[in-house]
Amino acid sequence: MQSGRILSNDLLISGALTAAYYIPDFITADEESYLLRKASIHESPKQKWKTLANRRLQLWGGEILRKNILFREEMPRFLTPYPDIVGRLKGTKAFESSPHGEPNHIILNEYLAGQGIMPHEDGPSYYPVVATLSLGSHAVFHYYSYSKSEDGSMQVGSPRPSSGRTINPAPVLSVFLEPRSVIITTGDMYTSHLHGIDEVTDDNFMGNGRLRCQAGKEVMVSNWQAVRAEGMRDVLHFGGTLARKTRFSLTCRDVEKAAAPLKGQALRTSSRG
Ligand SMILES: O=C(O)CCC(=O)C(=O)O
Ligand SMILES: [Fe+2]
Repeated sequence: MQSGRILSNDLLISGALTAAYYIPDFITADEESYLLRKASIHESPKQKWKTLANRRLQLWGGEILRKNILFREEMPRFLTPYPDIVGRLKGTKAFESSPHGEPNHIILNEYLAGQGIMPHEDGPSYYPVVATLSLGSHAVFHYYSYSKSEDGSMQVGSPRPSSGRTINPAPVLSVFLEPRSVIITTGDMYTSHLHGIDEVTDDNFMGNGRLRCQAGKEVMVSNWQAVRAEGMRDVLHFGGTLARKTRFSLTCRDVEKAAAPLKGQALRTSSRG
């Protein structure tokens, strides 16, 4: 993906190959409330909450079963046609080269204050583009690289264990995720980096976009000058604490290998593949 081929208000926050794009206000406040309502009351036998050690999630679009194949299910109506998250993401052109030209699989993650996700890679089931929409709370998204030497690095567990490689604890990129924003991760940032969210109840900012991390180290938030949400912009500029609230995120990806829907289920989403 090249700069300029996605939404005009995009922000490229890393180099061309190691790309991450931040898009504020991807949805309106009304759409956010609608999605939060739908997400929390949405109940269907196939799409129930799955509880993990440190968060809950729901899968939409189907489940990835053996051999990295997605057994497709219809997307719920609140992802398409209204507010049409799928169509809007397609409009960013981020999925232009992906097998189906749009995300076909969406994970809804729920994080309570103090919950996060350890540094991990998303792995080879997906085309290497992921778009993550934040709802309900801010978070800080860190990207990490693997380190070649043992010096100054730490061993970090991963949802996709990566052969015991060590991870450099200093993030290569840190992005503030406003509610209603989308972060798109692609290129090297997808294929050879990790990403994670610290398990904290508060984020402490020192002014001019500096964040004091868990280990006491300071990192720069790359997009601090682009943040405009009320009550957040000033904290990033002048310092202060932002309490995490319950955050829902929609992690949207294109599973390369997708099988027909299970019997009796129609699909509204189109497929080029
Ligand atoms: O919830 C997020 O913002 C990130 C989720 C994530 O990285 C994942 O589901 O793989
Ligand atoms: Fe991830």
